[in-house]
Amino acid sequence: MPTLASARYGKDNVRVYKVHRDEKTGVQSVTEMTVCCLLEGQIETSYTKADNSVVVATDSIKNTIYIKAKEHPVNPPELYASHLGQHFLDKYSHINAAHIEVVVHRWTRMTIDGAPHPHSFFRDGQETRNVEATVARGTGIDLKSSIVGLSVLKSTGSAFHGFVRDEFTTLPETWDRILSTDVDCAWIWKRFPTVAAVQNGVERFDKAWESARGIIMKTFATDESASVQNTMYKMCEQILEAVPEVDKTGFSLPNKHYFEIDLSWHKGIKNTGKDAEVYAPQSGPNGLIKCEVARDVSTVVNR
Ligand SMILES: O=c1[nH]c(=O)c2[nH]c(=O)[nH]c2[nH]1
Repeated sequence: MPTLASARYGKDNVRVYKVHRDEKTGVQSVTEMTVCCLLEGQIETSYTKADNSVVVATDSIKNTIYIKAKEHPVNPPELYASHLGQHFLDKYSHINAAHIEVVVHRWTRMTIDGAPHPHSFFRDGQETRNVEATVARGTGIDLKSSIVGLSVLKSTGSAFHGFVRDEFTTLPETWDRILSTDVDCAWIWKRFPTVAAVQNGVERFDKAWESARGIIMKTFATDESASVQNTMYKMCEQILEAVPEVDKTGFSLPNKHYFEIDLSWHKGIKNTGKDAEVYAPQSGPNGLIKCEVARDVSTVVNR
C-alpha cells in the first residue's frame, strides 16, 4: 500500500523589503530579502483524505512572513528566521517543524561627494547572505548561514600539477593559471535550544559573516593555490578557528575555466604560455569542487 513518506508545504519566493528610519539623524537603512517558509507536522490527511482542516493556507503563511518582518528585526536574518519559524510552532499545535530560508540581497549605501548618502543604495554584485533555519518542536533551532554568489578571480598565484595522468588525460600541468569561482560557503551553528538563545549574543551572526567573508577573500588572494581543493580546505580551517560556535563549514566552488587562445595563425602573434594575454572565458563545462569540514569527528557522526 502506498504511504505518504514525507510532506512539507508553504510559500516560496516571498519578496520582502523593510526600511529603518533613524528619526534623530534622518539616516535610513534598508533590507531586501526573499523568503521561503515550509511547514511539517500532522498534515498527512490533507494529502490522503482531502482534509483541509489541517492546512494553514500558504497565503496565510505569506501574510505571516510580512507580519513577523514588521514585529521583529529582520537583521540579522538568523534571528528573523528563528522568530518566524517559532511562530508556527507556538500558534499551531499540529505543526512540528518550520523550515525557513532567507536570501538577503545587497543594497550598499552610496557614497556621494565622499559622504555616505542617507537614503540611496546600489547593488554591488549578485552575492547574497543566506540563512536556512529549521525550528522543530522538542528539538530546538538549527541554523545554517551562508555566502552565495561571491564572484572572485585571481590572474596568477594558482597552479595545478601532479594529478593523475593516464590515457584519459589531455590537460597539461600548469604552474601559473587564472583561478575564478563563485563562492558558495556555508557554516552550521551548534543547535540553539530557543529563540532567546539565538537572541542572546546576537552579534555573533554578523561577526561570523564578516569573518568568513574576510577569510575567503584574504585566503583566495594570498594563497599560492595548489588546487581549488586545498585552498578551500584552508578557508574552512580558518572559519572554524574564527567562529567557535560553528560545528561545521563547507564550500561548493565551480572552477570557472579561462582558456588560452593560440593566435599564431595571425601574423605569428605569440599568445600562449608566458605570452598569454587574451583568453577565452568558458561558460561551461566547469569543475565543481565541494567539501565540508567538521570541528571534530563526533559532529560528522551526529549530523
Ligand atoms: O583545482 C583544480 N582541481 C581539480 O580537481 C581540477 N581538475 C581539473 O581539470 N582542473 C582542476 N583544478
